[in-house]
Amino acid sequence: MPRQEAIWEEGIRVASALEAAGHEAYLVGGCVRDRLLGRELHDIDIATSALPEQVMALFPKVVPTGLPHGTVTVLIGESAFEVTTFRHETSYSDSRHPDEVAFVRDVKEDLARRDFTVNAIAYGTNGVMIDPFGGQEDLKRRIVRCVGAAGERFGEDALRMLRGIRFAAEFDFEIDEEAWRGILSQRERLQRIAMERVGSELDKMLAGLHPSKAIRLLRTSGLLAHAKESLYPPLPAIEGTEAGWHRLDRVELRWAAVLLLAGADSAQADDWLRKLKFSSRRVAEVSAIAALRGYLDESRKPIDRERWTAAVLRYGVKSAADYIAIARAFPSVDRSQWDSGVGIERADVWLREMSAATVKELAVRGDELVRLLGREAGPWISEELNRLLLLVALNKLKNEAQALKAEAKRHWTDQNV
Ligand SMILES: Nc1ccn([C@@H]2O[C@H](COP(=O)(O)OP(=O)(O)OP(=O)(O)O)[C@@H](O)[C@H]2O)c(=O)n1
Repeated sequence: MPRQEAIWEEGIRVASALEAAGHEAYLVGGCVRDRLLGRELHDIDIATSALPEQVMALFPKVVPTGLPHGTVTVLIGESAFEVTTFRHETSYSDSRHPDEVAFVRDVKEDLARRDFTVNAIAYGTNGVMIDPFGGQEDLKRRIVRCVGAAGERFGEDALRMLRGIRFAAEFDFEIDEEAWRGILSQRERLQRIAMERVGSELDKMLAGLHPSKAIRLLRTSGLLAHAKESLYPPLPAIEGTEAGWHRLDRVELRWAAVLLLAGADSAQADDWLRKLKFSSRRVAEVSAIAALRGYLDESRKPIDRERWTAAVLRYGVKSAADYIAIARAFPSVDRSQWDSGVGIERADVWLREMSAATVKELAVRGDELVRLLGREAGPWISEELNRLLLLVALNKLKNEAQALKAEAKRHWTDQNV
């Protein structure tokens, strides 16, 4: 049985065990939606009339992941199932952990608290669906519609506005008129949402199937202008197809593409990503790519092999290879004034021909230069190693101890005549 099917079946077994103990239980939320859409399932959520302590008594391996919110994680083999007591919440600071929760008796009441109709379908162990808000119909019509009044749903949790845009982009659905009006009228409420949560939604949008659509909806809604911390420059206008995004497989490259298309320099890229609370590794990776572009932009002379190689040595082979990948996907990102006949493809060949990219790879060490030249140690060592590295990287000098030493000696002698 394929793994997806196996997880689903296992979820049904968990629900059946709850039923056998006299409770009601359904598979709910994203897993039902994704299964109906034929998409890959992530995690299986189960809603039940059983109280958390009853769930805990029933399964041998359980983790009380969110008892005040009625959630217990049931572990079976490698899989984890989130089992949550039917509930109704009135106030949120986090979708997984609403601030105020009341347990309810009826699955329909539980479904009524959910954000969108396509997320408010319950799947019973007998295969019958409980779908009081027309979620299946909306899946067919390809519409993102709120459960009940959009204003109320977004009022409860403003992050839902971003979720709505994410689902519309990811599934290539339309946002229904009332939900769209709700976004326009409630968008100031995004200010209340922690930037981590905004960042995580944006990240999913970019990593998904249709980043262009997500960016277009974000721009037309004006939503991001209302985030707690202001993000500058604003998102770029991106027309045309999704093809460029699909050439960029890692989400870091997609972030770099967005920011370069928006015209961000490295300080602005750094600022955006920090505000969204991304890891410092990611911030550094993206801003190095922006810094490399800045370095090429600033070049007063047309960019030739030497200038390009100097840029690669300064910002690293990885940033250079990433820059090339982004410029191939989105040619307007590369604003460099290349020497005649040169462009990003030639730069890629040069990059691959480089025989060393860091001083560590050189066949000579600083202390050897000190002994060879009889000079006192100082900042000249790293300057000299970098000069030798550039010559090696340009294939003007062999990366062999003898050749490197001879060149260092010649240079030192030339300087002293
Ligand atoms: N702000 C939120 C977050 C979640 N939900 C409900 O809780 C379910 C599970 O939420 P979550 O796991 O965050 O999202 P999924 O819908 O499963 O989608 P994805 O996994 O793609 O984020 C959703 O389907 C929805 O019914 C909600 O009503 N409001």
